Amino acid sequence: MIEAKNIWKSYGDAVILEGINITVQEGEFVTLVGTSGCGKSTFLKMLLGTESISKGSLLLDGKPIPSEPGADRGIVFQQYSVFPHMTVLDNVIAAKGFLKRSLTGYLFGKEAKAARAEATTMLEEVGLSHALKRYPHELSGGMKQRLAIAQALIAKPRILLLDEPFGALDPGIRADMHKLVLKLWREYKLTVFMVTHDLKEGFYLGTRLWVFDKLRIDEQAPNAYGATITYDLSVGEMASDLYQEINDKVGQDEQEPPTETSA
Ligand SMILES: Nc1ncnc2c1ncn2[C@@H]1O[C@H](COP(=O)(O)OP(=O)(O)OP(=O)(O)O)[C@@H](O)[C@H]1O
Repeated sequence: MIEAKNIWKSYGDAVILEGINITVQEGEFVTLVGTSGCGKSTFLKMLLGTESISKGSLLLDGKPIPSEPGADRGIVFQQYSVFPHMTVLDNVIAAKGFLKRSLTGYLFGKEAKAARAEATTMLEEVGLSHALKRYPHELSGGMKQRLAIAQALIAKPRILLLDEPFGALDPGIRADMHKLVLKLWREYKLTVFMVTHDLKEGFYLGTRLWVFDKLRIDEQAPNAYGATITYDLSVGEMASDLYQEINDKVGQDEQEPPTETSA
């Protein structure tokens, strides 16, 4: 369904990504780990369509990924990306793009009712039905991310891109968010790509884990080479020594291999 063929990405003289070749089937949950600045978010933005590809091709169902975001791809960032002046419910209605159709900024009649009903259902799905009338500044970090997820899913995307969505949340809240994401992934049959700094989170949530790293390094010219996918693992294949090796590479300080899997 998604195919990357020899993808390269440079910013000016700096090579960020090189030689990426992957195929991802519908319904996979791919987690992306790697050192800071190695190009994980850049790769996600290529999938979203907001970042160009310097060389190679990125195909969705055999066709180049459009060079702008579309309803088939939703994204949630680490930084809260909700509209501060709108209620929770209006945030989701706005994300669907309903409001754009009205000159006055408001919807009327059947269309407004349908939009409201759909947004309300989506907010129930993410556990925010008690907060429809609240404003973002009245929400906790976890609630804001629930709202961002509802905004991303209201357009019924096939692909959900998550860029460290839980990085700013406390561990207990993160565990709740993990349950939510796994539930939505199954329920909506999504294909998920999620960047995380937390290797355990990557193993727990993903069906497949990618490690981004540089294979070639020139001390004299640190920008000469980019990162590529050095490990492409099905979750469950993990041996503890390999876990430790990856852990050392991506700069995590956790020592224990994960015991849970999402299977
Ligand atoms: N628009 C841009 N122009 C120039 N350089 C950029 C641009 N966007 C990203 N970069 C550079 O590309 C590299 C990869 O950035 P990216 O955000 O993809 O890394 P990352 O792996 O997601 O990092 P982190 O884990 O810290 O979020 C970095 O060196 C960054 O400074």
